[in-house]
Amino acid sequence: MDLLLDHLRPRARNSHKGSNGGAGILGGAASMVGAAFLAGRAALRLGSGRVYLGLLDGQAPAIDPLQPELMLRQPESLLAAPLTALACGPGMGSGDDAREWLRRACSLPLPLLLDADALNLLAGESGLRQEVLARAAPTLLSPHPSEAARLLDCSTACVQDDRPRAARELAARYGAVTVLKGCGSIVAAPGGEWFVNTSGNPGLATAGTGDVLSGFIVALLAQGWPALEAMLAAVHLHGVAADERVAAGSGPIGLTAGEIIDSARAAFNRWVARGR
Ligand SMILES: NC(=O)C1=CN([C@@H]2O[C@H](COP(=O)(O)OP(=O)(O)OC[C@H]3O[C@@H](n4cnc5c(N)ncnc54)[C@H](O)[C@@H]3O)[C@@H](O)[C@H]2O)[C@@H](O)CC1
Ligand SMILES: Nc1ncnc2c1ncn2[C@@H]1O[C@H](COP(=O)(O)OP(=O)(O)O)[C@@H](O)[C@H]1O
Repeated sequence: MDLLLDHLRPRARNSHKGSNGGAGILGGAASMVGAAFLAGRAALRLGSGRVYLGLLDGQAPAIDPLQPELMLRQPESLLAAPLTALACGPGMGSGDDAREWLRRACSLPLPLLLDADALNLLAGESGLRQEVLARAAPTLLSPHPSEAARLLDCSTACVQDDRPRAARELAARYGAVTVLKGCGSIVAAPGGEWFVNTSGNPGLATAGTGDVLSGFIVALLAQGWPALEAMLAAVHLHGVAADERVAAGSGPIGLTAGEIIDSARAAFNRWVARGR
């Protein structure tokens, strides 16, 4: 937690939405628009001043009726929005269009989180890896063990056999702050430092919780947090939020991804109020 203290700053009294960053989420291909919605709702509730979704599904709705604050766009206009950080992958699919948008996203001079299908596309193309390595702005990766296995070209069992080794290898190979998700998430930096997260519970083993984590990470990046600190804070907060929901009786069985978003908002505001 000491690493995070400097960044837990209260809102300035004269703050406006433009002071609090613009988070972009690129994803939401057909039948997986919900993944992008979850990430967007999470980014908004963790304080990003504006949140834009670029949805690949041409039939996607024009609005999230439960969160009309989100700005839903075509991918092209997402990439032209005033973003201060971008997350790619939640529900993105692996078609040619997804690959092309990912390449365009990698070329932007913004902190960039790659999750879910963006990781699968990255695993399948060595050219993209070179583009990621050449980025000047920070890159972050958030694989679960199967996505990590695809990136490392090994089996999921091999990743799970030595999780710190796998996380550190990914961070070094891609020059990216990496979280290897799962029970006891490992956060690793390209320089070799690594951390084990102690919060969270099996209630999180349900669809969409990774999308929510992506939203938390990109929200902190958009507000100017450095990559490693944003990753550590978001991963810890995600687990704390789930622990608090379970303590309140909403799980672990049947906890849903969307439910942890408001708990995370409350916990984050508490951290800021306490200065930690
Ligand atoms: N509401 C939605 O639209 C949702 C869409 N989603 C999207 O669905 C697409 C496919 O993602 P998936 O992650 O389901 O598919 P994957 O095939 O990448 O991974 C699922 C498999 O990974 C393995 N795995 C995951 N976590 C593990 C752990 N901790 N330990 C061991 N093995 C583990 C399991 O075998 C699991 O069945 C992505 O684009 C994703 O964003 C999901 O995020 C779920 C919600
Ligand atoms: N048993 C567990 N204990 C703690 N955290 C867990 C557990 N199972 C899953 N999680 C967390 O839940 C999230 C699941 O993410 P992911 O596998 O990407 O799901 P999805 O793709 O459905 O959104 C990760 O943050 C992971 O660390």
